[in-house]
Amino acid sequence: MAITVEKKAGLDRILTMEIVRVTERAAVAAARWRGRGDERAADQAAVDAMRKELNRLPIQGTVVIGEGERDQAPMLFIGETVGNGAGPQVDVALDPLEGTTICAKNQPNSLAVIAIAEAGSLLNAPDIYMQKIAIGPGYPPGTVDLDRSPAENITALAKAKGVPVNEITVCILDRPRHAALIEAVRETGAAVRLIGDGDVAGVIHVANPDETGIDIYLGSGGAPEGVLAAAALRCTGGEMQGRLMIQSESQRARALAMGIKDVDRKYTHREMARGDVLFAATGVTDGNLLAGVRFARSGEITTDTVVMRSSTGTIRWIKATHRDHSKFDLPG
Ligand SMILES: O=P(O)(O)OC[C@H]1O[C@](O)(COP(=O)(O)O)[C@@H](O)[C@@H]1O
Ligand SMILES: [Mn+2]
Repeated sequence: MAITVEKKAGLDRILTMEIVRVTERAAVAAARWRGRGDERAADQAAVDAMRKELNRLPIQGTVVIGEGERDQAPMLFIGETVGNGAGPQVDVALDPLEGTTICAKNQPNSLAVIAIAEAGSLLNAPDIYMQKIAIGPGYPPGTVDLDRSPAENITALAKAKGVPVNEITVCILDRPRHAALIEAVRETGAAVRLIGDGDVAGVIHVANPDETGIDIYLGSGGAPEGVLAAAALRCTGGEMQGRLMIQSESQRARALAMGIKDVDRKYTHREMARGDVLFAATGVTDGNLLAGVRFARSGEITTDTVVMRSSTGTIRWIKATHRDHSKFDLPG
């Protein structure tokens, strides 16, 4: 019997539940490699697992943020077509293991991450650095701005929050390039939470300051991670701005070739991830918002996922117990 494939416009709400499987599966595969010091193996396991599940999704997807350009990445490369073809045309941004080093060292906040949006609505960011600033929801528009100094932003944020500056905590990637930034922040009296890696989690944490203790994210990190974080903030609320840090003519050429018209411009999170956006992240290692994958003695596997949609603002926390391991391709 011939099967007619319906081509729908827009995102189907069923995808919100379906993408959970994609990050769950990648997270379980990566979690097997936690603490083993092998970043490559952990990443590869996550990539393989994510790709298999992604190809079952009812979408006609194009990877716009992925494992790299086609010549560097055999799988989930930028431009790869994913999904089973029976569904809407969508952009897919993914990081099967965000924080490979964190996972290899078994430290907090490594995630399996995906974002899906209508075709053409995610910024096709090249793998270069992006300057970022992000705060949570509930502040007046324009409270912070990438073009203001750290002191100006922190003072304005404290005022808007109604607390003294020394009650503000700023999340920053622990890198030598951030030495001056860290100093400037500390001079204001604010506290700094230094993270070793994982700024997708770092940015998302600003959306829940009461739980994570983080009020604002500052500094530079990967541009692909910036787009993923922007997709998440579209769903949680909050404000984010990013600007590509073009450090050579070849990077400029790459950004232009990827279709970014104004490569020097400041982008808001709404411009980096437009329209209706779905976002899911599953914890690989334990983190501030999501628990890592658990392998119980009984054989059960437990995963912790957050999945959200921008058009509805619904945020679901899905703790799943998996009894059937056949889908995870685990040894033994
Ligand atoms: O380590 P760098 O060069 O400062 O890059 C920062 C980027 O690396 C990460 O910490 C981890 O990236 P991976 O997922 O590639 O391991 C990102 O979260 C961040 O955006
Ligand atoms: Mn990453």
